[in-house]
Amino acid sequence: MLHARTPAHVRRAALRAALCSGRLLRFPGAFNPLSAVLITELGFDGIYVSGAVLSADLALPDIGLTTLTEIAGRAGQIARVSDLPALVDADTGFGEPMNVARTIQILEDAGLAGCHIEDQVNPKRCGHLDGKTVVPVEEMVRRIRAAVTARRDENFLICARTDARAVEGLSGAADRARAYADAGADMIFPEAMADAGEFETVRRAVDVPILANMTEFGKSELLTTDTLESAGVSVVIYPVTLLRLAMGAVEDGLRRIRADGTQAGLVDRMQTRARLYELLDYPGYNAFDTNIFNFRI
Ligand SMILES: C[C@](O)(C(=O)O)[C@H](CC(=O)O)C(=O)O
Ligand SMILES: [Mg+2]
Repeated sequence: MLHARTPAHVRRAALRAALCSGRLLRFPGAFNPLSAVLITELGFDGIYVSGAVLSADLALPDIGLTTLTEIAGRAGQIARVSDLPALVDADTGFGEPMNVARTIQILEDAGLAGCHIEDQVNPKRCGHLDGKTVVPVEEMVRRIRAAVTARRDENFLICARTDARAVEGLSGAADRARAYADAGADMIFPEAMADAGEFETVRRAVDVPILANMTEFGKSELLTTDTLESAGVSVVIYPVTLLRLAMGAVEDGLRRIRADGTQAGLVDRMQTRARLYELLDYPGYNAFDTNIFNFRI
């Protein structure tokens, strides 16, 4: 009922422990709090909050237009409905290293378990597009140091993302991964790796966990959890998958309503009212006030 009960510091500690297990942790991207409830119920390990999804949700391109306040607000709404740890995309950290420091504290306050900060310049772009530019290693190291120094919970996970694969090649990305881990990053997100072998190369370059981004229509082969686990990856995100599925269904549905003049033919593809109410925990609210759920569905 209402919100999840596990405090953020407990979820962060649990994530740290799970990262030591050697098991691959699966973090689907929630596009709203309700989808985070479903991710939790279906037994995943954590919730990813994608910058691409949050900007698309506002009908904006993913080029760094969203603000820290918007990201922290929505990520906080998503994080609070689940007992799982939530990891948020903090893009380039929303400014200079000083801003990165503030970003970390605001995201801690919003109940997140961690975030990733990337080494792109601003305006940034999706990591699977061409034409990216990265900042010098020293500048990204300053971002990471600012983040590490600013956090008040040592278990708040600071993940450094490098977009250098497309700019400096695989060995450049591996060198940056090493520098970022040395600067204090708890995890490395090597963006736009082509295949499992590339993840393994970065994995060997550092002694912190690696995150794999299995986004569709990008530069990475869509690898199975078995393959990723064998490559030594610790966390996999499916950042935009649920939004793409939902929006695909929404568009089909709108076309059918327009063509058929009714949604009747679509009803068996819909989540039922009963299932929705189950996810929203109507029975739990009814235990509080028996007038709430005194109807049949
Ligand atoms: C992971 C990512 O940063 C995101 O915002 O979800 C995106 C995903 C995407 O655009 O497919 C990315 O830059 O890879
Ligand atoms: Mg992003």
